[in-house]
Amino acid sequence: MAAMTMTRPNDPFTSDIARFHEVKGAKDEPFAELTRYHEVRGVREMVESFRVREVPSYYVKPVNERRFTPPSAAVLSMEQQIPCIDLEALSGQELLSAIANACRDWGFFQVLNHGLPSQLVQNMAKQSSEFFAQPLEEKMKCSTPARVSGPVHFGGGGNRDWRDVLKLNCAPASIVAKEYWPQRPAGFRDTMEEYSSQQQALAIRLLKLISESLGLESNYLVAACGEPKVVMAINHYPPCPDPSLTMGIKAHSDPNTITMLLQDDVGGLQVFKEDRWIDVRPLPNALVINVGDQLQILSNGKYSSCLHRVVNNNRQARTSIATFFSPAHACIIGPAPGLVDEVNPAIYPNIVYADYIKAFYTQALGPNNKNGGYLAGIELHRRYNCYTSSSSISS
Ligand SMILES: O=C(O)CCC(=O)C(=O)O
Ligand SMILES: [Fe+2]
Repeated sequence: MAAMTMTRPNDPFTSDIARFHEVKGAKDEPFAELTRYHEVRGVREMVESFRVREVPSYYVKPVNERRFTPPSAAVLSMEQQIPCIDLEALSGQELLSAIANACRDWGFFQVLNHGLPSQLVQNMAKQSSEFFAQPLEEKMKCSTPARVSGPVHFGGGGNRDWRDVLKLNCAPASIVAKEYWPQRPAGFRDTMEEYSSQQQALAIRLLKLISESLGLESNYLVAACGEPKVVMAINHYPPCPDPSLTMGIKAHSDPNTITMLLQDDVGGLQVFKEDRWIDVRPLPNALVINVGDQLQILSNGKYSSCLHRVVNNNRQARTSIATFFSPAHACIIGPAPGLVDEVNPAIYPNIVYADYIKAFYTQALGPNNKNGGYLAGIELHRRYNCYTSSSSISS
């Protein structure tokens, strides 16, 4: 009965909600209904509507995907951190060397003095977490009818992770649907617009520096990506009753070229290095930058797209804003000719980016993935030298 009082009249998911309530606490929740519920409404709504006090089995990860599973359970000592590069303090060869070392040894680094106005960054962080605290109806206004594959989508994140997400296409203009961008909290849409254009400028600046750090012509990597696709994902990780059972984002590498992330001060992002998970400690005013699979391929393996994940906590919601900079889907990506010679043969074949993405999502993140998502796309890329067709997909 309590379930019915908590549902809304004319709610298309009334039966899902009632059913979930009925079976809440039971060992096996109905998979299809919770999938639909999760995709459309997300984790926060479930926790709040049903006053969830224990993790529904739907969100319980297999033991080998959990946070404390040996052999890679330990988080390295507090001194061990991804590099932090101050873009104002360093210049010239010193800056290029710092970038080269970070991309080669870690695939992850933080940047300080990145040039984004601090007021803009603060507004973006504040309004993003305010967005997720709004009533469900307000958040659901941001989904297009195409839902997950549409240009703007709010809902639960993939893989039954303990995460909600607002995903927005930001470029090129032909795939942007500003009319679905959030109107509340007040000013958020304008903030997002400005933030996304500043992020795109920063991506280009970083890719130029990264090209130079590889000894390539400054514009090489930008040109190699054609008319880039830029997607922003605002992730929200509600507190979880038992974070040892769940994952905020399961271990993965990013399939795109470069990712820029603004995280709040809660923490939870971890990178995998030498068989250990290492916390990426939040630094005030910093952005976290990571090498994606396409940069690993373009650099002919000189730079690494690093496995990373987000762990949940039981204290506090965490919000992060990821900007993914990708090649155009029709782009053919392969090792830069300037990095290939007799001593250093190409270790990856050329591939149409759309085909890479298709393989990544079906193989790496699909329900039957066998390798935990770890550079699965790159492995496929290595194995098959025969991608010829370009398919049209939205991610
Ligand atoms: O929330 C984070 O810290 C990381 C998110 C992430 O890895 C992703 O969106 O691909
Ligand atoms: Fe990621």
